[in-house]
Amino acid sequence: MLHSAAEIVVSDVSVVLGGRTVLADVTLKVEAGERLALLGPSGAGKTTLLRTIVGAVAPTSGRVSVDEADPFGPRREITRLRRTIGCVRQRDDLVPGLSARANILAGIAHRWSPADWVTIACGRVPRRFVPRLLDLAALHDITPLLPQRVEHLSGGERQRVALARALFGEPRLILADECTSGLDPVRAAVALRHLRASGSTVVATTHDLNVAGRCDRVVALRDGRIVYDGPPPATEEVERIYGTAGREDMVTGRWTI
Ligand SMILES: Nc1ncnc2c1ncn2[C@@H]1O[C@H](COP(=O)(O)OP(=O)(O)OP(=O)(O)O)[C@@H](O)[C@H]1O
Repeated sequence: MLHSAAEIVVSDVSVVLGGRTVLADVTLKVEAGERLALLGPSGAGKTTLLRTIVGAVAPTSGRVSVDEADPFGPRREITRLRRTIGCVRQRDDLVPGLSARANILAGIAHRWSPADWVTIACGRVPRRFVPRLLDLAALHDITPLLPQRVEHLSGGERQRVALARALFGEPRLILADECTSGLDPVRAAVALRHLRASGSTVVATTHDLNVAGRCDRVVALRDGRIVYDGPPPATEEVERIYGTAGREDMVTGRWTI
């Protein structure tokens, strides 16, 4: 059974960083369960928008809410909110020195009991987490990697571990920053399929038109402003979004719409 999903409302959000407007009057509503791709040239503000939604970058003006909770509200609200969000960052933030298994389990560290801490510190997996861990490991083809320290894994392997960690707690919202960029095409397709099947709301930044084409909706940013919001766009529209100078950002391939 699919779990519940979060709704995101971004109202008139502007973000100024280092004296530069990185997001300008962004207004966006993402429905519960929607799979949204964020497209746009490098530097357009895609990562900043994700960071604003998760509460890591405060809007200079405007407001963000996730399930009506304010990511910059009272600490208790922030803590509750962050536990409902699974993140895959552009440069993964796996903890070196720990195994892939411990990193994945760390995705739900707030659910660990004192006994779980001891079990995990001893390199074992609390029994109630075993079925989900094995399922996800099989889906993302990382079963043999589970005991290995993450610093010994390749970029693509780390990315699959990071994806499994984000999905482990069945989050209501998944924020994925170029989560398929280091994956081979087959594994990228598998990752996307599982993101789609998760039942979570998904907001995924990408330069890959195949990824965008598999989402319900595409929002494109350019210079911090929304320049497209609709179904996966036709090629001419993509050219307009990127402009001729931005074409090299795109991973062109089979255009699936
Ligand atoms: N902390 C910061 N201070 C100053 N400028 C910043 C900061 N963080 C981001 N920026 C700038 O904001 C702009 C948008 O960055 P962002 O990472 O959101 O772009 P992006 O669309 O995700 O790009 P890419 O596709 O290359 O990942 C960039 O020009 C970047 O240099």
